[in-house]
Amino acid sequence: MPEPARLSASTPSVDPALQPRLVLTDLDGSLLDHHSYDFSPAAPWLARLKQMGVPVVPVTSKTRAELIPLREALGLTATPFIAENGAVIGLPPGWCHARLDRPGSGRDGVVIKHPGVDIGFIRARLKVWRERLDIRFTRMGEMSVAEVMELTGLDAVRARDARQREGSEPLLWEDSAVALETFRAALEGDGLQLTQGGRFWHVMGRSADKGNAVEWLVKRFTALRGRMPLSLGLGDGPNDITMLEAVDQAVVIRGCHDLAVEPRNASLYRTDATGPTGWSEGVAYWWGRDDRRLATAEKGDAAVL
Ligand SMILES: O=C(O)[C@@H](COP(=O)(O)O)O[C@H]1O[C@H](CO)[C@@H](O)[C@H](O)[C@H]1O
Repeated sequence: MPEPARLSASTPSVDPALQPRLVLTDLDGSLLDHHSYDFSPAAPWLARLKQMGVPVVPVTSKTRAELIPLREALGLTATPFIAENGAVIGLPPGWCHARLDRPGSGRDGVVIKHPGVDIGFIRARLKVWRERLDIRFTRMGEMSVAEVMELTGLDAVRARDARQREGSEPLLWEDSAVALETFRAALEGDGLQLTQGGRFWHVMGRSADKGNAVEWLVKRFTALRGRMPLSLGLGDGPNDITMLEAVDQAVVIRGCHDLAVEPRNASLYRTDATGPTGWSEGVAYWWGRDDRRLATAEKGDAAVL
């Protein structure tokens, strides 16, 4: 899959009432509670967006295997998903392009794209750099299911699904901040990058971050519908920054961690609440803002008439 060119974060100003919408959302710590993975505080907004025909796209470092039951539970089986921080993109039939995609042979006819590099290469390079640089970390693939459960609070089935990586490897960093920068530079030489989630560091291909995947999906939307969507992105972690810089309207959800999340996006709202309550706060902020703007414009029109 060719690497998409960076789009500008700001679209030309089009009346939001006329422009189709697209919501792109992180999962852990955003749509899902960081600790319990509950999403019920966001359910009313999810239902409302579905009713309005606004696609809600999960953009997560979770795996494709983890997303199968989650998309069902969230009612998002008809929308695409971005998994493993952008290394895996899933397109349901309604998002496939007659000329560009072979019909999906997987579950529900979903077509899978792999914009990054293979997990085998990532694991081989991690082994090389650990020995050569004498650095300490533990890869998720080296952890037992019980250890993943202990670290994440996931149950056994979900912890097993989290270990089924295709294009990114989470790891626990157990060395100094200086060693981390040496490691980062070594990975860059291999065409790999490091990003940080709420719990783990993640290694994946240079072109496979959340921002690149979101830009690719926005282009796909535009190619299918003939109109560029107004995109709203929501996230709580450093691995969400590229996504929050690629969308028109961004929401930084207050994290359950001390990690800095400073995306360069002029249209940015920071929530007071954490997790799915913060998620609803962020969606309501942007929807309310556009509704108020439209109401004012309508009043203005009426005055002119
Ligand atoms: O690094 C982390 O904290 C999270 C981040 O996930 P998001 O990108 O916030 O959905 O992802 C890892 O841990 C999850 C459990 O908390 C696992 O479900 C994911 O597979 C793993 O990548």
